[in-house]
Amino acid sequence: MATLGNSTNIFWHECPVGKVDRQKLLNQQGCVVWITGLSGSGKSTLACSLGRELHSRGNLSYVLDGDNLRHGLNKNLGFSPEDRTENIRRVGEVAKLFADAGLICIASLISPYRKDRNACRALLPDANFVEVFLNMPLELCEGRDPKGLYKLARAGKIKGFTGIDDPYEPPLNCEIEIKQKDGVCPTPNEMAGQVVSYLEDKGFLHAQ
Ligand SMILES: Nc1ncnc2c1ncn2[C@@H]1O[C@H](COP(=O)(O)OS(=O)(=O)O)[C@@H](OP(=O)(O)O)[C@H]1O
Ligand SMILES: Nc1ncnc2c1ncn2[C@@H]1O[C@H](COP(=O)(O)OP(=O)(O)O)[C@@H](O)[C@H]1O
Repeated sequence: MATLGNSTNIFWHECPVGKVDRQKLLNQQGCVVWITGLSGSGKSTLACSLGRELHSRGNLSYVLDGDNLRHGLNKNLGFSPEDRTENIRRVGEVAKLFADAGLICIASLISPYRKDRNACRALLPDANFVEVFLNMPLELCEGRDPKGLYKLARAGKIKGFTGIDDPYEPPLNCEIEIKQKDGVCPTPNEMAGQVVSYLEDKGFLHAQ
């Protein structure tokens, strides 16, 4: 019996089929690939490209994209610091469940605050949380501006926009950093390739 958060008299129920069994079935190891970066840095593009590449290799993954989750699970949250923290907390918990299911869970959210990303990391064994920093300069992201949001933020029509009048705290110790080389951004396939190589090296793409 336990008291957790606001719940009392709750019990953990163990099922006979566990993570190890599911991983054997899937021939892979569950983990979370957490993609963080500014709006327009390419998070969704990388998430989709990575998902496609893993699928073609026979690995099961699922994308949790910040924008998409705000249409459902997180539709009651805005962009205040408290709401962003709750947004990341919920997605971290869902990602943990997907990893426990044996999937390669790809979470792509701005997740601008270091402490929130670190709290998600702390939910899993450290090696199972792969933080990918899409380190693209603000000028590049703002130049892309596919949704016109930077323009609105610069005009003062959106308040608290990340990188403009709300902070983005870059990771200090991420597993993977993706950045421009000689002023050129890697292609979506190259970005996905960098992550796949890491996952392959660490053994996630095969059963233990
Ligand atoms: N104020 C403000 N700041 C940043 N982003 C904003 C804001 N308002 C709306 N949007 C749009 O919301 C998308 C980011 O959602 P996230 O859930 O990833 O954000 S966060 O992690 O909670 O900070 C983000 O999507 P991406 O451009 O794909 O990153 C924006 O389209
Ligand atoms: N590696 C890349 N090379 C060129 N353009 C890219 C690349 N990644 C993303 N883009 C483009 O940049 C824009 C923003 O990408 P998106 O994935 O939506 O970013 P985010 O999810 O971080 O907001 C889109 O128009 C996308 O096509």
